Amino acid sequence: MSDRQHCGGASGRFAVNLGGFRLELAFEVDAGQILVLFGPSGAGKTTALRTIAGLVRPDAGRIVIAGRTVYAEDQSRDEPQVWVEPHHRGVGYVTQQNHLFPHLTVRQNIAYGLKERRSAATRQRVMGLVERLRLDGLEDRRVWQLSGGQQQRAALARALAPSPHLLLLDEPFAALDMELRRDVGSQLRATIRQLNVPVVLVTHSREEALALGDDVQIIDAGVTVASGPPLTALEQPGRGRVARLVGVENLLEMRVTARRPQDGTMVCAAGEHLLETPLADGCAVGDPVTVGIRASDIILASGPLPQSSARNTWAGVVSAVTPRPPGYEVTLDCDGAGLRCHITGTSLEAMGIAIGLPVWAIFKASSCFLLNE
Ligand SMILES: Nc1ncnc2c1ncn2[C@@H]1O[C@H](COP(=O)(O)OP(=O)(O)OP(=O)(O)O)[C@@H](O)[C@H]1O
Repeated sequence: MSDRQHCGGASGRFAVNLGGFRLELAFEVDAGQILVLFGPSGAGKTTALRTIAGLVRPDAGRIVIAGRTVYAEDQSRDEPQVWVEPHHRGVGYVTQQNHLFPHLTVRQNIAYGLKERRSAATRQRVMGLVERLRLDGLEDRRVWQLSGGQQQRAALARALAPSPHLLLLDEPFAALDMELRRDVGSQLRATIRQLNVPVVLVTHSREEALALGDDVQIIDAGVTVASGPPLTALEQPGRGRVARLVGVENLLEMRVTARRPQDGTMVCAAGEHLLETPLADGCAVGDPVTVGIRASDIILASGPLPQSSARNTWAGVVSAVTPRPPGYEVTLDCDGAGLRCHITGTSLEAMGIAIGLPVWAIFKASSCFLLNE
């Protein structure tokens, strides 16, 4: 299928006021890349997509899609305003409610937005998308004869059929279970790379943002509080507010007790608990710090490791075990300090993890990061 587009990316900077809510957003996404907008409920993510699509009119700013300005307004300058209607922006939009037409087949749904529905080119385009999104054999089914994952794939195919210059996805996989999400997500990623379409994806799911995003923008209360590659923005977010938004499982209030520039580390303490962390330039002995540790960076062991490069070993007792598909979250009570750790079902079984069991939590200094509020 030679339908790779050369559509360039999309970018913009705008301010929107909706009743008492104000959103200020600057974004940029290249062709074939996925920009993830991540944030809590009510942050303004859907408003951002609706504004880019032309369904909400900003107060001021500029939006450019594939090199064409689709919106421009600046009251302080004497420039003509630009407003391109939503249906002329070349934007595909898929939401959790896929809005497929129930009375049409998969094939007819995909072809719906194309001008000449019966032409050979349309047939070829539809079949190419059917293949790409693994809908083969389902072309003649009606929407109600499809599973949730198949419906979302059909909705993606329909949005991609008219060769949009930009694809906007608002939690398109939220209703799917974890395994299907991964499956449809990886097909989406491969497809948009092949077609070279830029995508702005809204999600609440950190896993989805990490798996699909080329860049992540974390939005809270209408402003971007962090942005960058997913691993940096979501895994070691570095700022208190952002860390809380992205759900860093362990945040420990401590005090710096020693600095070891020769090792590039420092020691922090809270009561009896000591922790070795990376050295932070701006921290002096005695300063209060909040230390973040991801639950997935902690190793559980049935005894302290006698020789290990990991600098931190805490003894604790299991105080809670909660399923967290595909694994479990184990909470340890380490002499009054709670530590949340993620492990697989196999490890849980092999170690006989149960409430009351004494275990050791082991983690490297480099897994600890400081949050400067
Ligand atoms: N048409 C509207 N008029 C007035 N306020 C609105 C309108 N649309 C959205 N809002 C408000 O704007 C804020 C942001 O809403 P938005 O739907 O963009 O958030 P979100 O980040 O997408 O949230 P969620 O993840 O729950 O979908 C909310 O406080 C919402 O109530």
